[in-house]
Amino acid sequence: MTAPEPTLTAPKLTAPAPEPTLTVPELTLTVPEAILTATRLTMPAPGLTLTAPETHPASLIAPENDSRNPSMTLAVSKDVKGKKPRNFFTICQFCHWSLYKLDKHFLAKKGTCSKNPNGELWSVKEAKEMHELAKDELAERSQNKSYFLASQVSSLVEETKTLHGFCKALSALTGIYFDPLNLPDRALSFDDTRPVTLPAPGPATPEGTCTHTHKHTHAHSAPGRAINIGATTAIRRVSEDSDPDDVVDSDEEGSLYAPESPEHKSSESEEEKSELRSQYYKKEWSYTSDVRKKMQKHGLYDIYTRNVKTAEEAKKMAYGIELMSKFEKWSAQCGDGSTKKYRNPFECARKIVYFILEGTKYNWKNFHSAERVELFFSKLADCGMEGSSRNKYAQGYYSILDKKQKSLATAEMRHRELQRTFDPNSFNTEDYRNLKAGVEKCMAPVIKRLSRNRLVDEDHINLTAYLCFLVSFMFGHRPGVPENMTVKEFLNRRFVEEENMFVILVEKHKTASMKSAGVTLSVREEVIFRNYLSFVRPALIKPDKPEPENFLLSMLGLEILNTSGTLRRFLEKIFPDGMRPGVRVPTQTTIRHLIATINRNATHLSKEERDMMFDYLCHSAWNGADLTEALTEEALQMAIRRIGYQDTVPSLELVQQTYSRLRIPKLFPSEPLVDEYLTTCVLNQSWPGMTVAQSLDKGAGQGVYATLPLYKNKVVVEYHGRRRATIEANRLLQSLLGEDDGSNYFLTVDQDVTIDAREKVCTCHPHQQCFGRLVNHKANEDSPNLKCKALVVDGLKIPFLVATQDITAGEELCFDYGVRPGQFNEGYEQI
Ligand SMILES: C[S@@+](CC[C@H](N)C(=O)[O-])C[C@H]1O[C@@H](n2cnc3c(N)ncnc32)[C@H](O)[C@@H]1O
Repeated sequence: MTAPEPTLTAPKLTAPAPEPTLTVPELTLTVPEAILTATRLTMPAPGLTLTAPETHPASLIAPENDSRNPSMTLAVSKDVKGKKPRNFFTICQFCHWSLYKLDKHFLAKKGTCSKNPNGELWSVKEAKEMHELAKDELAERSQNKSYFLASQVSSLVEETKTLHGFCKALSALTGIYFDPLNLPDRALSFDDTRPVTLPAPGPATPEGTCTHTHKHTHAHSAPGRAINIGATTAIRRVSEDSDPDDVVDSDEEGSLYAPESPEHKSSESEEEKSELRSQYYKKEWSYTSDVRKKMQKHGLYDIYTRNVKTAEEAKKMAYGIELMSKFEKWSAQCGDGSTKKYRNPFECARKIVYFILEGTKYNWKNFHSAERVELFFSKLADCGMEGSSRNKYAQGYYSILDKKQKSLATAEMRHRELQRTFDPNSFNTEDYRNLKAGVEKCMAPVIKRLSRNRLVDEDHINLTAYLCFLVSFMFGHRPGVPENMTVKEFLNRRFVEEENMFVILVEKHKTASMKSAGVTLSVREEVIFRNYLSFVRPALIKPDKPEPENFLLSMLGLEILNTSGTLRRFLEKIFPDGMRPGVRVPTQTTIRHLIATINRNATHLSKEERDMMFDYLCHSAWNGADLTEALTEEALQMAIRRIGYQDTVPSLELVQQTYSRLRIPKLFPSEPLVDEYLTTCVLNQSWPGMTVAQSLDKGAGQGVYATLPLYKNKVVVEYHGRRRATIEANRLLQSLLGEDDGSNYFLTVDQDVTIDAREKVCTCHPHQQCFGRLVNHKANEDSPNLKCKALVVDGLKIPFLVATQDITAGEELCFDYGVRPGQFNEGYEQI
């Protein structure tokens, strides 16, 4: 194919152009000494050789030409073996895409990704062999942290909700092994007679120093409260002589920990048990007034009370809140105080009940007795979990008990393995703090790259893991919250000035019992979430089911989400009834220009003038007016009508005067802009706003689809590939004719340069497929939405695909290859 547009300003290239170079991202993965000591570095996990932190950052980049890294087969094999694939973010080993869901990806990509190096589909045998190979290779590969991260973190996302899991995630993130076996994890105790402990809040004290004098069973001497768990000792009351500040669970109101449940007393007769149980559940609960008052004060209370209609429900909720506050008190010890009180108590309670009973993520293997199942679900009932959903869950668990043999065998194996080094005394609240600090430090370079939209390959999953950590470890929610949070919910977040916190209600939190989860974010965390939604989420949008709300947010971008008064007002004006998915909104560029213009001139304008112009500009931009033109009376009248001025209609003269002083810049430059941003996109091959999916055109293979609205004249993507001298490329083309359609990946820029994009993964961006080469053909007569244009970036003439029209999210991108119709079945034929 030939670039249809003539070459622009590029100087003539006399020698073959140099290959674009890859910048090695600065990534310092060091961990504070405190963590190293606090978490006790021990032996690496079996099969893993772990690297020292001082490994050179360059090793983060995968070796060239290694596009089939077997270490990822670990994830693949789950699919091949016919097991239900797990819902993890991961990177496909074959095509290097970050994926939303591995299973979906494989279904969609069957025949491409699942081909072995010979181009055939993997057989089960082959896949198993690969799996074995991967295990051996992983040790080697872990020298290369990039692979280590990708493969490890993906499988840890789900686990980040527990400290145990997060400790492992931290290992993955740092490349240093943090021994999760030193963490108390009751889920690992399948020996009911052996109490296992969980650290609870309390001032951090030197490791191994017991600050308690109480007499009850206390299997370790860790600081803070200890709660004994086991089928026979599920819940304990704290003895009276405990330090009140140090105690979370001695509560007459009946926290989860407070009243003795019948399950403790294995020696009791069945009757006594049932009597005790009914007493236990009959106990009256009251609200934690502090939480309630604060919530009411900030107008947040209705979030939680919306579903509460009866006294009974209120009672249940009180229990939830009670639990929540206990949990918060505990988790507040672990962090920087970002755990606040605005959560969904039911959801929290469920987490906490599970956490307390099982100490880890939902896993049927942890319910190895009918009693445990019963206990768990009856407590959930107390916390307000609906009968129907509770029963559904419960049925699942009971049916699982039939498979007890298998589950116990697996569990016991794991248990035995872990018990060898299990030391419940080792963890204190200082360790928690260190963990969090360490994680934040590790994430710092990633977050920096995120804020500049310069993400590198595995950042997607690492960031997702980090957010999962935030919501699970700090807020007690399931890690699905970041995934399930809609753009609208994010936009509806509330800033609580007094607390300097943002509050977000995630209502469509599909995994929550009450289908909602409240999250509070510090200002810093809010920025991370915002950037995550702008840059990470669109990249992970499933091609078959894009979420229109995502597009809006990504399109609106960073600035518009700023909470400063001007921008908020802008949003309110644009969306008087709140944001709706699918509505057409001004492009990000328009908005940027408007905001910049108003800000630039803000000092010259009176408040009245500013407001008036702001109204006018917002509505004109919204309605697609050309703001570079002189303002006509008609246009102004229309805007005034739309804005809805009634008593204070601005005078035409005043508006025109102000308008002329604003010197509106041209909103849509007729030529694409080569700027720093574009250069970065080229270097990183990071092109936001598109995704790959099967083309709707029969036989066209894959195609590229917009995931964001793309405005006219926007440089959408580079046609990236190997740069060849055109003479050489033509010779190659001749030899390819009639063989396959490889010739269609050649794009001639001019007499000097032709891009050969036959290779799926180029050597300078080994982690990713480049979008440009996948854009399909549409003849000029059919108005393709892109055209090819050569621009000079860093002295190099590069072909880009530029939007010829405004493109809406979901449209397939295409440009005219400069070939005859129907040529694809007949071999290459250039016009
Ligand atoms: C540059 S590639 C585009 C990406 C390609 N669809 C893929 O899956 O790799 C060019 C090839 O895509 C296919 N193709 C592109 N546009 C097409 C169209 N409009 N109709 C049929 N096939 C098309 C042809 O097989 C062509 O050789």
